[in-house]
Amino acid sequence: MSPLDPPSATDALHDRRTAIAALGADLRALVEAAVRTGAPDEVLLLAAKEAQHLTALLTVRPRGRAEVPEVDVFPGGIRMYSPVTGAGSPLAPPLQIETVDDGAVVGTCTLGVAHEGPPGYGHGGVSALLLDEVMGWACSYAGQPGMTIELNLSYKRPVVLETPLRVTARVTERHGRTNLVHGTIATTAAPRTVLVEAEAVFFAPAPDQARALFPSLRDPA
Ligand SMILES: CCCCCCCCCCCCCCCC(=O)SCCNC(=O)CCNC(=O)[C@H](O)C(C)(C)COP(=O)(O)OP(=O)(O)OC[C@H]1O[C@@H](n2cnc3c(N)ncnc32)[C@H](O)[C@@H]1OP(=O)(O)O
Repeated sequence: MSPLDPPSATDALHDRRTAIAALGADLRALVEAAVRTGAPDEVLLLAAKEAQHLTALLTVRPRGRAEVPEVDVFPGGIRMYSPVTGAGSPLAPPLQIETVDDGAVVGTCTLGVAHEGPPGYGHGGVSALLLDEVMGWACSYAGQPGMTIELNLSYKRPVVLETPLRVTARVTERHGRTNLVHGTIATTAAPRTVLVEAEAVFFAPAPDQARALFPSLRDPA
């Protein structure tokens, strides 16, 4: 089993993740509709009231700021509310970590108008988000889950919206707890044409540092 495969889940955990993903999918559809709509003002105001109702419905036992959700595997595993990969996040495209290809981690996703920078193209910050995440997975795959301490991007061509994208990353060098990582964004149709290229430095905190940073982490070793 690859370290990227989720461990087998109990039925209750599976059901919870399925429900979270169902809500996430509909919220993403709502966000996309909201940023594209040409509906009249009165419809927008009606939708705002409905949104307030939904917010009230969901504001039940909210988790604490640093609490790891019970549906997650942290570090190095499934994150249901990640703004990049989270099936439950309305912010996430969501990006799917699909294969580990010749030492590289590969993620796929399609950006919508909600992720727009220049009209018709992805926001540069969203490209950074995708790369940072997949580069983090590459570190986990290489056995050292870590945090980004430096991220440099080269935007070569605009990233077209509503087009399947392929984000790749691989660890190129390791020095103790520091990993140098290379990443790219291309379309799945033209994987050799690099749209955005990234070089990053990730640092895997020592157990005492990890305990201080993530108090809900049980066994950082
Ligand atoms: C087991 C639990 C693990 C948990 C870990 C999992 C996290 C799983 C995140 C999941 C989600 C992913 C999402 C994407 C990844 C983010 O988005 S992470 C969020 C963004 N990043 C951050 O917030 C990090 C902020 N930075 C920090 O808090 C601190 O820099 C850190 C990471 C705790 C390190 O602190 P520090 O140990 O005081 O740092 P420092 O000694 O200055 O540097 C550490 C080492 O890096 C080297 N270094 C520093 N800068 C550079 C550089 N530019 N170039 C090369 N080397 C450098 C230093 O020389 C040093 O090397 P050594 O002396 O150890 O050999």
